[in-house]
Amino acid sequence: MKIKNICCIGAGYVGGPTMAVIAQKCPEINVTVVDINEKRIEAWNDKDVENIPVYEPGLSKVIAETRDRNLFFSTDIDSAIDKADMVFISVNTPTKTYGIGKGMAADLKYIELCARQIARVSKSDKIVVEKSTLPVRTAEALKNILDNTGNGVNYQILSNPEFLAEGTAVEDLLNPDRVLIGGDVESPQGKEAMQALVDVYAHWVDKSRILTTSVWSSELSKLTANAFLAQRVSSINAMSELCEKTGADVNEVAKAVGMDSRIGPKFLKASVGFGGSCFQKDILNLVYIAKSFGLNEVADYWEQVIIINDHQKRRFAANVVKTLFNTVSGKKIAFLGWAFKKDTNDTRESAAIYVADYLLNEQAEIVIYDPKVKAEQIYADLDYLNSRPCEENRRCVTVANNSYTAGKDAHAILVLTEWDEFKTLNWEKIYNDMLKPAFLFDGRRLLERKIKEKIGFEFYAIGS
Ligand SMILES: NC(=O)C1=CN([C@@H]2O[C@H](COP(=O)(O)OP(=O)(O)OC[C@H]3O[C@@H](n4cnc5c(N)ncnc54)[C@H](O)[C@@H]3O)[C@@H](O)[C@H]2O)C=CC1
Ligand SMILES: O=C(O)[C@H]1O[C@H](OP(=O)(O)OP(=O)(O)OC[C@H]2O[C@@H](n3ccc(=O)[nH]c3=O)[C@H](O)[C@@H]2O)[C@H](O)[C@@H](O)[C@@H]1O
Repeated sequence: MKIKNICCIGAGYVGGPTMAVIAQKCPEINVTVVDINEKRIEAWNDKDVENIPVYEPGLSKVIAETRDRNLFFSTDIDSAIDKADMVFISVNTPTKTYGIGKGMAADLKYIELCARQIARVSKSDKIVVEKSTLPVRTAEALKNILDNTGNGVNYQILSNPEFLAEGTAVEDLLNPDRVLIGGDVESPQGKEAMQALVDVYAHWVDKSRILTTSVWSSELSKLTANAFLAQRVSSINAMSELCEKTGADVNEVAKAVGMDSRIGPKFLKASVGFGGSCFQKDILNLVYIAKSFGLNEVADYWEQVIIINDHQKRRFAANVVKTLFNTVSGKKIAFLGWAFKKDTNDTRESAAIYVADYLLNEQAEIVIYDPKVKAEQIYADLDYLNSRPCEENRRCVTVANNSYTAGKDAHAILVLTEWDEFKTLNWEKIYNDMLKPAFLFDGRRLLERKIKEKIGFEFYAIGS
């Protein structure tokens, strides 16, 4: 079976880049990405490709090549579903904020809405692909809705979780470590659907890297991968605190440990805490699933990853207060970076948000500069926490358009995102323009201690 038309519901950080790469590599397939968010679709269709809503290195080039050739962005969801032989669901699956499982379980209401819409609209057989990260056994619920509310057409449900990381999305999509496809391995129709998706990826991914499994293994592998990755960050961050107490250096420890081929060097960078829309959400979801099966020890084990991460953000902020003579009240504190990692404009669950909230509670005045994050996003992130009236966030937080303005007259500078440009700033100039003693807190192990101390900074870095 050859796929001719793909529809992807959800034009976000996953739907946009993933479909752009499929369109680039499969010129004979028409790919339509749809969303209920009109502004987002408008931005994807912006004449100037630099204005697309997701910032990712290399993405605007792929969009320029494919858009209006075989890649389309639209709000006409019904007609895109109707035309498609394969429908990807790539909508958000945030942590529930209400009812049973509040604060832990994944909120599947957007997924269910998609399933109901597909069922209502479809007049021909479809392969429905779970691209969103979902609790294990969600496919069962999807199938139930599709089969019982549909127009009698046949559906095959596949799980095809996405492993791209933001900031390297295009590179990850072009050269994935693996592509995972879960499906009904027992039936000929299931196998045919899986093969159809394998054939899409085989346009550019070596077949040895395309794994096929049962749906349940595929769904659970995604949660497991994110849990393992986040666990590594929490493991090294736990060690960073011990390093600070003992005189060991976490970078040296990470290097020594990572050279063991069984452990490996990647994902061992100590930081102010992991952020991003997924690690926390997916682990909470895993914890919830474990608890719902009565596996309390399993749940507690994974929950500890989140506990350490929250601790890391809090202790970084607390150390700033302690170092600044136990008060930051009325003091100007400059933040370099707001995104949850470099090379993305995404701020969801960024550690910077929580550090800011902590310092605002201590009455600090914060000035923020991030190369890719807009002021409205920063205020929205702070308002979302509901810690204080929105006007107060606007009064106590200002947004600068470069690092030098941010640092001027500051008591302290906090490096919160590892943007490359922060490495090559004129740090002498920044030092001269700050109040003295000039404190510099490196939450990303981005800067050289010796050089900064020579300039005159009082320098603090995670894990040393
Ligand atoms: N952000 C990332 O790096 C990764 C995310 N994921 C997973 O992919 C999924 C999507 O994540 P993101 O793209 O980051 O989310 P996002 O929030 O950027 O995008 C989701 C989009 O879906 C749209 N949407 C929601 N309900 C809809 C509906 N009924 N009809 C049409 N559009 C609808 C929203 O308006 C939004 O634009 C999540 O499950 C996430 O866990 C997986 C791997 C990487
Ligand atoms: O499901 C998802 O959403 C994705 O989650 C992560 O990708 P992402 O969150 O985009 O970015 P990462 O590079 O994993 O970084 C996550 C956070 O951990 C932090 N981190 C990462 C690595 C490290 O060594 N130290 C560290 O503090 C980063 O700064 C960032 O805040 C996974 O890496 C992807 O494989 C997965 O697809």
